Amino acid sequence: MIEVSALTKHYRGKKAVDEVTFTARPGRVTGFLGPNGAGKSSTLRILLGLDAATSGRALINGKRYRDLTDPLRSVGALLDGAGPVPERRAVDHLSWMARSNRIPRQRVREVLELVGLADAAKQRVKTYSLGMRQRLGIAAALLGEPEILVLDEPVNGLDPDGIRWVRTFLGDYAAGGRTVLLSSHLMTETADTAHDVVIINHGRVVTQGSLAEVTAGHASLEAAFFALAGARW
Ligand SMILES: Nc1ncnc2c1ncn2[C@@H]1O[C@H](COP(=O)(O)OP(=O)(O)OP(=O)(O)O)[C@@H](O)[C@H]1O
Repeated sequence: MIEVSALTKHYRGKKAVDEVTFTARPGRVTGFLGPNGAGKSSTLRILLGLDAATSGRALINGKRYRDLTDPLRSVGALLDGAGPVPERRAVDHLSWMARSNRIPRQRVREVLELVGLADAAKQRVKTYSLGMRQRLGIAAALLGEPEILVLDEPVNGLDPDGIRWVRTFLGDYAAGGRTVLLSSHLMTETADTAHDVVIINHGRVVTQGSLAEVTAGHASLEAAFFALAGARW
């Protein structure tokens, strides 16, 4: 379970995140949605201990990230922009991560199979397509068999096959009773994936609830966003 309460982040006096409160529950994919600059990455960076909040809290199973005993075993993350050294072979990248987190080496083979990269494990990352890199990022997030997955824009730049793969994978992951928090600026793709949605704009939550609740009375999730936020994408 992820609990964010009254989370606020200022950058040089400007509010990037403004009193954001939401919960992402086990067994559900929660879509964290908003246009570029809405405050999604700032929220996720605080949740994952990469940045400090100005005020408020972001907790993983009731604890701050830095207080988790074995973080990779509690929460797996894929952050926009973070990636392995291009010269490295995928299997070496994952083995290094596993070793530094005391995760058995056999788990590397398992996650490569889970994401469909077993046959490309020995290729250098620089030869990977964007879709393969996203799969590798998800493999890294899965290393510790975490109960919670946090993914920042995992379908960015993916082709329809790649998007479908991520959607099915995350749905299955949550169906096993795990918590998935997925940030995106892509409404339509997320509407096909998420059970619950939290929409932010200019750092503030504009609406949240189950997909059915948020879209009630609107033609689509995108229409709901425009009606509620009154903003262009
Ligand atoms: N390190 C920083 N220093 C100053 N301002 C920042 C910093 N990081 C983010 N911001 C600002 O905070 C606001 C929210 O940015 P953030 O990256 O959290 O949004 P986002 O919803 O993730 O957008 P995107 O989809 O473009 O990544 C933006 O106005 C951004 O310019």
